Amino acid sequence: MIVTEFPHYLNTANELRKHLIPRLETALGKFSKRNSAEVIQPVRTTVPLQKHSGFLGVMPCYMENDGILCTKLVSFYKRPAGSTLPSTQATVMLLDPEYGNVKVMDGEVITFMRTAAVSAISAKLLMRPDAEVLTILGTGKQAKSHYNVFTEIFQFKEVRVWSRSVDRADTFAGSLNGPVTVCKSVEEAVKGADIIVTVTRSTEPVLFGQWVKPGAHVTAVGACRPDWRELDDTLMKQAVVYVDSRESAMTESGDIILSGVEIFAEIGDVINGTKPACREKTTVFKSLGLGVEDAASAQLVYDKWKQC
Ligand SMILES: NC(=O)C1=CN([C@@H]2O[C@H](COP(=O)(O)OP(=O)(O)OC[C@H]3O[C@@H](n4cnc5c(N)ncnc54)[C@H](O)[C@@H]3O)[C@@H](O)[C@H]2O)C=CC1
Ligand SMILES: O=C([O-])C1=[NH+]CCC1
Repeated sequence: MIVTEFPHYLNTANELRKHLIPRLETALGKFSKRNSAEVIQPVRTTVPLQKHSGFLGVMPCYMENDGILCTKLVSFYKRPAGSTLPSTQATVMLLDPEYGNVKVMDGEVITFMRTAAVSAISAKLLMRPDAEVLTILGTGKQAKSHYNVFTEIFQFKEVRVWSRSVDRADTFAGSLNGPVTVCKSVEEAVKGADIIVTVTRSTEPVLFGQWVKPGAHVTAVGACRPDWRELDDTLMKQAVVYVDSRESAMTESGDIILSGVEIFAEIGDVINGTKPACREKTTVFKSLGLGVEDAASAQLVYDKWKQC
């Protein structure tokens, strides 16, 4: 039996709060314990598609104690400015670990929702509790899922967005279910912001430390190649840096590798209580995206389907 296309299992507010976020927290906590009976998840294998300025990523994960076997194929591209082609496309396969057959196939919804939900977990742990202003840099697919998840989980007084094209930012603003302020520059968008989400395809820094309010939390979701950046060295050096996976960060993140900063903790360490959440300081959570996040989300889709 192959279960496909289950957006409604993952993207209602109730499912998000009661199921997706708790399952992701548990999975990230297990991942950070490095117990192979809990999680076996190698760093993504990435094949460059040089001719097409793209990459194919393969993301397997086995959670023996939970009986979850999953892999994702994800292609991602550097698209020229103004391109309407999707930059990220994914297929997630949940398999039966005993027989090897495929049980769930999806990709887009799981990738959009689990990435935003993991960012929300980082915000829950690292953002100041009195945060009022959320800024989103980028107006693509991840920007939309982050807007939806963040405004569902938290209460902000103001949400700001920035895109290189004001027209695209206006179109994005019009597609949302709530109010948003469109900003003309990154500096204007992030000034005084308590939490900043970077979800661009940029390969150069777009967010500079000199503009970031001390004590703000930055969730950096784009720039998943060792020579790609979204954040400048000043910001990286002034922040306490958290990652989803140390191995992934040291292999894939230009923001970490090129700035030479020390990683303070994995987000799973904070979930496990083995490292503190330095909320009072400026913090960066560098998200690369993990197979264990797809595995936990695909299993949730399957469990929900079985209940119907
Ligand atoms: N950490 C994770 O788990 C995941 C990360 N990603 C990454 O998130 C980023 C966004 O993904 P999608 O929303 O699917 O892409 P998208 O193509 O839908 O949106 C990308 C956004 O970045 C903007 N952009 C492109 N080049 C830029 C530049 N040079 N400077 C500033 N903005 C620029 C585009 O105008 C658009 O608003 C990508 O880098 C992708 O690889 C995607 C999935 C999971
Ligand atoms: O985890 C993921 O799906 C991805 N991370 C970077 C591009 C896609």
